[in-house]
Amino acid sequence: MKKLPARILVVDDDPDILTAARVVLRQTFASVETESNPQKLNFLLQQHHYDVILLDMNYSSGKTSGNEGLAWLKQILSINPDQRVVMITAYGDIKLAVEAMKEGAADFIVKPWDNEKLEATVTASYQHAVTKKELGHLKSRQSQYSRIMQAPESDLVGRSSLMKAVLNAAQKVAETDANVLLLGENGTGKELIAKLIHQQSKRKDEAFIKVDAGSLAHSLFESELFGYKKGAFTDAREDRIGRIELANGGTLFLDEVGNLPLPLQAKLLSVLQNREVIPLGSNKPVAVNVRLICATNLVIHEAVAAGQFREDLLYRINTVEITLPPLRMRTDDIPLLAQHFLQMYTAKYRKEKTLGDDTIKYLQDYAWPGNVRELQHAIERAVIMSEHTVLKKNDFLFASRKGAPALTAKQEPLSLDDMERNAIITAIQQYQGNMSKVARALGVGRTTLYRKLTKYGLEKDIS
Ligand SMILES: Nc1ncnc2c1ncn2[C@@H]1O[C@H](COP(=O)(O)OP(=O)(O)OP(=O)(O)O)[C@@H](O)[C@H]1O
Repeated sequence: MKKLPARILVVDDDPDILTAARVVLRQTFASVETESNPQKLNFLLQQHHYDVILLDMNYSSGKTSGNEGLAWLKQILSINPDQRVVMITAYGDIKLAVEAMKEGAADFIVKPWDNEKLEATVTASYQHAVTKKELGHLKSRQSQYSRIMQAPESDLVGRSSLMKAVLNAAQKVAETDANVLLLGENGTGKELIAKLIHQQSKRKDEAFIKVDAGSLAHSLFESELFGYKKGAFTDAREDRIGRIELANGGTLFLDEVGNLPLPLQAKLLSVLQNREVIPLGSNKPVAVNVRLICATNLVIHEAVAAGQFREDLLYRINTVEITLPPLRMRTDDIPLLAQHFLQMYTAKYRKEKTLGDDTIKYLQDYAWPGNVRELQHAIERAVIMSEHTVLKKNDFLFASRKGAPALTAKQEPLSLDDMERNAIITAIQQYQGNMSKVARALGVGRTTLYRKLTKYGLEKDIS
C-alpha cells in the first residue's frame, strides 16, 4: 500500500509507547518521528512542519492531572494555530480529553490503544489538515477572482431596463443572507448573477462553491454534496469533505436544482432545516452555515404542480426569486454585449475586428435561443473564422445554418409525430445542439435520437 505523504511527530515520555506508535504508524505514513522530552517541542516546531502531532497528556511520572499536556498543547497552538494535535490520554481521562479538544486539540486517543483506531484517528486528522489547506488555496484563488470581478463592471454587461431591475434586485438581496432562486433560460447569466451576489455579500471572502445538479451523476451527487467517511462504500479509501461543508461560511451555488431527483430533494431539505450535514458512513452531524443560491431553467412552479419538485423545498430555497430575462426580450443589450465579447476575443486571439452597424442590427433580429452564451460563442467563432476586418452577417453561424428555418416547431393542429418532432426541436434549441443532453432530456438513447432526426428530416440541421 502506498504510504500517505505525511510527517507525524509522537511526544511521550514512555519509550514503550513511542516504539509501539512508531511501528503502527510507519505502516501508513511516510515519516514518523518520536520525542520523549516535550521541552524540545519549541525547537522541533521551529525546524519542521508536522502534519499531525500525537501528544501525551502526562509527563512527570506519577502525575495524572494532565495539566502538563494541556500546557504543551497551548504552547504548540500559540506557535501554529492550525497545527493538528491528537492527545494521548489514559483510560478514564475522557473529561480531560474533552477539555483538550476545547483548547483546540483535533482529537484524542485512549491508552492502551487499538492499533486500527490509532491509525484511523491520525489519518482522519491528517486528511482534515489537507482539506483545510486545499480550502485555503481555494479561498485565495476565490479572492483573487473576486478582485477581478470587482474591477470595472467589465464582466457583467447590461443596461436594458430589464437587466437594471435584475441588478437592482441582486444588489439588494446580496446584503442579506436570504436564499435566492435564480430563474431563466439557459445562458441568460444566472451563474454570473450568483457570483455577483456572493461577491457583494458579507461572505465575499469565503468560498463560493458550485454544484451542478444537472451534470453530476445521481450516484455521485450524495457523496459530492455531503462528503463521506473512509469505508462508507467500496471506493471510499479516505475521508472526504462534501461541497456543502466546503462552502461553510460562504455561498453554495446549486445549479440546475430543478433536476434533483426527489430522494435527494428530501435530503437537501433536511440539510436546510437542520443546518447540518451527515457525511455518508458517519452518524456525526456537522454543523454548516451556508448561503444557498439555486438556479434552474425549468418553470419550477409547474414542476411543483407536476409533483416533480417538492413544494416545501421550493419554499426553503426561494426566499427571493430573480428571473433573468431571455436575450430576445432585451435586444437593446445586444450591441453592448456583442462589443464586449468582440473586445474579449480580439484580445484573446490577437485579431483586429470590428462590427458593422448593419451586422449589429442583424444580431438584434435573431431570437438567440441559447441567449448570451450563444451570442458569446457566435462572436468568438466569427472572430476566429472571418477573413474580413469588419464582421459581416454571413460570418455568423446561425445565419449560414441551412437548418435555422427548418428548426421551427409546427403549429396546431398537431399529429403525434408533429408533437414528437416539436419536442426534439425544443430540446435541441434548449441544449444548443448538445446531442447527449438532448437525448437525456428526451429520455432516449443517442442512436434512437439520430434515427428520429433522420425520420423528421432534422439531421441536416445539426452542425
Ligand atoms: N450580462 C452579461 N454580461 C456579460 N456576459 C454574460 C452576461 N450574461 C451571461 N454572460 C456570459 O454568458 C455565458 C453564460 O452565462 P451563465 O453561465 O451565467 O448563464 P446560466 O444562465 O447560468 O446558464 P445555464 O443555465 O446554462 O447554466 C457566460 O460565459 C457568461 O459569462
